[in-house]
Amino acid sequence: MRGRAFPATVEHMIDVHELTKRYGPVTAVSDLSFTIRGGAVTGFLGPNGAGKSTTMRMILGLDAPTSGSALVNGRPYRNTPRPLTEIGALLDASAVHGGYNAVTHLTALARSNRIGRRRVAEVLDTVGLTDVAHRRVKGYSLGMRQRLGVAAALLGDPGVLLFDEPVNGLDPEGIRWIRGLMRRLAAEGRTVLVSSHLMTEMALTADRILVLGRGRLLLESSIAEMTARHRTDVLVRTDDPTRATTVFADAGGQVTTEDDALIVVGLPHTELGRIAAGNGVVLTELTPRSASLEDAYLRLTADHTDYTEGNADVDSRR
Ligand SMILES: Nc1ncnc2c1ncn2[C@@H]1O[C@H](COP(=O)(O)OP(=O)(O)OP(=O)(O)O)[C@@H](O)[C@H]1O
Repeated sequence: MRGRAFPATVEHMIDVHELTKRYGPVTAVSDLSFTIRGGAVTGFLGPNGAGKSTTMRMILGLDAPTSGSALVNGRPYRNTPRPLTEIGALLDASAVHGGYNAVTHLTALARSNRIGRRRVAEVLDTVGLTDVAHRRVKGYSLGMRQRLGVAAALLGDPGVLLFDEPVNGLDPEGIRWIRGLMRRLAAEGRTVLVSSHLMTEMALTADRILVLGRGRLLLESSIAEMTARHRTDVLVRTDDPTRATTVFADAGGQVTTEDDALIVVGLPHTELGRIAAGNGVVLTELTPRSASLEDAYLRLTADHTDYTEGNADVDSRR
């Protein structure tokens, strides 16, 4: 990475407009529209078969839309003269020919896009593969292959980057590395679109999310908005729930019960401790609970999942 900053203009933009893709009777993507600009990580979320990969493939010109358009910097990928300098992608990390080493693989890619050889050494350094750059790729671990895939995506120093399920199969160190990399790329003003089927992963990485279900856009939101909407509550246990309910309600909290505990929303847990102490109420537990975005996401996509537990065996892909 060269650390150059990109201005937030219509450049470095992905523009998907009324995009539809049918494979025979299967509608993989249905009338999908969204625009993504630079400076943020956008999470592309959806259950298996939601259409994330198909959309990414159409953005990358690997699949032709049945109707609608997918533009990168205002034009279809196939009309881009040196595509790697505009958009980089990590799709399937196992796609590299195993007989190559990292240098030969990246040098061939660089040459086809008129990118100087010096850049190969730079990206190898960025992804931490310099020491193994002359080893054959077939001896690489999955994590090393992912890093090589990222190196290829970064080769042309593009303003737009797509990552399809980049943390799949990575160890915790690899996951942390890829999260940090995506955050840095976005901080430089680049457009980063990353697909995942895990809300928890996106809550840690993305600024915005697009949620797909059966090829349709179900939700577009910032992570901050989602977190605020699914606000946190506080679980309280006390010897005197009746009195506690009264004093918390008087202070503006909304109190409900859950088994033998009180659940309070509308007041921070630190405040609850103070209110209880000030009113002589003894608390035996005071636990702030963060809202589960994963639950919200699962509720949202529940009706749009092709394969639920009961009929999972119907799907030969899994
Ligand atoms: N080449 C193809 N031929 C036929 N059907 C396809 C093809 N590619 C994708 N599909 C179908 O299109 C739908 C969307 O698939 P896609 O791979 O885009 O979903 P996804 O959200 O990326 O899911 P996953 O997380 O499982 O990769 C699925 O029903 C899939 O079976």
